[in-house]
Amino acid sequence: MELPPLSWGIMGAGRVCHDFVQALKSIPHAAKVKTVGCRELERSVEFADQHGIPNRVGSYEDVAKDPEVDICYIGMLHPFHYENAVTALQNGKHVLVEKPSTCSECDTKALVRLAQEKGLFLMEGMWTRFFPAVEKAQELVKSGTIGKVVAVHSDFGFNGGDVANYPDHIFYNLNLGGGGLFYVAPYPVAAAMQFLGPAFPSRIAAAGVKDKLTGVDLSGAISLHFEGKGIASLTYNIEAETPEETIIIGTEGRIKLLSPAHCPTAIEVTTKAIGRGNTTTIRHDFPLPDPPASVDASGGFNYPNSNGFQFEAAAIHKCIRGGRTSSDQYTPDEMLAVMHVLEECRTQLKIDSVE
Ligand SMILES: NC(=O)C1=CN([C@@H]2O[C@H](COP(=O)(O)OP(=O)(O)OC[C@H]3O[C@@H](n4cnc5c(N)ncnc54)[C@H](OP(=O)(O)O)[C@@H]3O)[C@@H](O)[C@H]2O)C=CC1
Ligand SMILES: O=C1OC[C@@H](O)[C@H](O)[C@H]1O
Repeated sequence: MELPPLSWGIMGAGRVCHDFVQALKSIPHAAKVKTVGCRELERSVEFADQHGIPNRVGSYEDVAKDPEVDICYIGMLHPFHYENAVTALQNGKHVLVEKPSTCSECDTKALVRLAQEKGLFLMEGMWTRFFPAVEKAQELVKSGTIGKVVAVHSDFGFNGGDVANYPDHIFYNLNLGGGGLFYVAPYPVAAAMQFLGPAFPSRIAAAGVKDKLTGVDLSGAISLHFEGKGIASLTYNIEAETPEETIIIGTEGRIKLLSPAHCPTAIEVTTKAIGRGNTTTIRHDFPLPDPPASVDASGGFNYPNSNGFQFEAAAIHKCIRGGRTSSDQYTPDEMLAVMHVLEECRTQLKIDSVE
């Protein structure tokens, strides 16, 4: 039986909101965008006209109050995620909040609690989990193809200077959530959690390089220990393009999520026979579907592989129409554990102060 599509309300008219709306155009059976609202009505109107969105409003709150909206996409900068996700939930809307879920463990906990009280769906936008390549990796790990997982290596880094004027861009603005920890590190941390969690790591150690002028963290290395399970070695930065791979290492082999590992379309599965170096590697490809012509006509995408947002949105449609308030592919417990790690790293790196 065909389940009716979800009506989305988009909070924000920035780059990721544009990409998300573009990706929804591939799944009209599961999603339609009803409303967009940002801080200035004029820009909401421009965004709505660009994407053919019927309702346009002049504030985030008015998106939450629109009776035609089922679910709000919280797509503005992360320091504003918490208050707007609360407004959406208080107005009876399901919520998909972009990464990082909030800027503190306490706020993420409060969000999870509120969604549970209200019986509403809540998820952080960890879209990586819904890529077919990652689903395949998860399935192979579950079926024991690489034995027992003992370690995860994951990194993500890009040269922020390619797109951002130093020091004026948001990347370098502490008050607006700048720095690599919140922009980039959620992905490697969530990768570790997927294959070694969901329990909180028993040890967390972070080292990083802070920018002297702005105080934001330019790079970081995070080591995690998961009691009785294994270790994760994670790196991130906003100054250089890294290989951006995630490697899940097991006693009988390993799986590599190929670059860009936060939104991958291919994996390599290496299995071993007896003896060191005696391995076989097979590659599996999961190309992204082509977007409809209307997507090119309305500006394409800003970020790599953004058409993959459709996988996340299609999964949310199934969850909500199936009466669920969370997804097994990225649970509230994992969202909390990721924020726990980010907050501990933030403390260790002393990110609140400009030295
Ligand atoms: N999942 C993914 O692949 C991606 C996720 N993200 C996440 O999405 C969020 C937005 O990123 P992105 O779209 O790239 O950002 P942009 O710089 O393109 O847009 C900024 C967004 O933040 C809003 N905003 C609210 N208050 C302020 C303020 N005081 N100053 C500036 N902007 C403000 C803007 O709102 P308005 O429109 O109302 O002006 C706009 O929606 C971040 O939390 C980021 O981590 C980003 C990129 C990709
Ligand atoms: O989540 C993200 O944040 C930073 C972006 O540059 C990246 O492409 C995106 O997916």
